[in-house]
Amino acid sequence: MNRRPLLLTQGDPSGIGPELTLKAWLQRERASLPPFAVVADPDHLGRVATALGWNVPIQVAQPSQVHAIFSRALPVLPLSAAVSARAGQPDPASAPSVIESIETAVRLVRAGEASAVVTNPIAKHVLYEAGFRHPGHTEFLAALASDGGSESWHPVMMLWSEQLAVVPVTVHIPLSDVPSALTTDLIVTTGRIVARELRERFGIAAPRLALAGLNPHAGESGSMGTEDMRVIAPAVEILRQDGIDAAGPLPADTMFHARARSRYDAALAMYHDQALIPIKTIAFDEAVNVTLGLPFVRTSPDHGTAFDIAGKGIARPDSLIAAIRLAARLGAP
Ligand SMILES: NC(=O)C1=CN([C@@H]2O[C@H](COP(=O)(O)OP(=O)(O)OC[C@H]3O[C@@H](n4cnc5c(N)ncnc54)[C@H](O)[C@@H]3O)[C@@H](O)[C@H]2O)C=CC1
Ligand SMILES: NCC(=O)COP(=O)(O)O
Repeated sequence: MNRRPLLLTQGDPSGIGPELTLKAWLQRERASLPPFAVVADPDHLGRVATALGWNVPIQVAQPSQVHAIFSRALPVLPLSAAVSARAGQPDPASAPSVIESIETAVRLVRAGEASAVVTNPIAKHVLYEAGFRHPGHTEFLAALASDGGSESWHPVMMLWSEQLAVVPVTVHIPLSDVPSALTTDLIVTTGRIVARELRERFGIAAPRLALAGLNPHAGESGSMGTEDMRVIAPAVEILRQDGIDAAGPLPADTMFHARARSRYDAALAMYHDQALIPIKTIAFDEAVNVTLGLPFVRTSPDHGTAFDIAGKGIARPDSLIAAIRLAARLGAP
């Protein structure tokens, strides 16, 4: 078992992250969860627990104390300022606490004091209103990994479940920008990172990648769009020359049914919804968002902040629990 604890981030304090963290701790024995702490405001978490009528003892801790505390209290690494957020009412004033929590968790993992980061959901538009310049966690984590140095990291988003793993090659950009953002280089770089990490972190000796086409019927020989032939097919060829088992471009509409899924270990989709619709349809409660290409492990639930149900105590902790489990499996011992 990892001796270093996992660190959960606070996420948006007006979303479901705080109550999911409390629920995950309450289910720690039933779900056989490894010790974790959350980087948050202990008083805010205490108020969330009280409002829901949940008995969760909360204890301020250092990473080295988490193992000793975890069985009897939820260990919390405190933020520098109080959090006054209200459930279901997103507020850009929470942004500094959201960012500090992520930065602290990454710093401690990089310093070897924790084994991996599990992020609770953030609402991107709320952070943007407060001046946050990164599209999401994925890119922010890569910037933190570089830490202003010369080494740069190419982060890759993968949504993983036992039934299906998907990778959106382009992520949080408007659909109209996808064709111009999609390059052979980007697809090859993404495919190489996915193949390497499936081998090294997930233990798949010879990963099989399936690359989706962009257009209907993967372009129907160029009559329904040319990106499939011009941009994606050359990427598949380069990946194959690298010795990677890559297939495609495949018509995206027929690559996610059960028989098709048995032919590959990860599907590379060309845009966000092409990847996330199938996995959230098949495995919404179990899927985990894992960032590949970083010098540390980061996982996250597949869902967002769910402001519509925050504070009601009805949000399901399954995906966060799956994210904690996967982080423990992949993280540094
Ligand atoms: N990793 C992250 O930080 C992510 C953040 N987001 C952010 O979340 C915000 C809201 O996004 P939406 O598209 O509305 O997606 P969402 O996942 O927050 O909610 C979609 C629907 O699923 C339900 N839902 C979500 N999680 C649930 C859970 N654990 N148990 C029960 N029901 C659940 C919600 O109540 C809602 O009806 C956005 O601002 C987005 O940026 C979205 C995805 C991932
Ligand atoms: N739709 C997935 C998502 O929004 C997660 O983004 P990130 O915050 O993990 O980069």
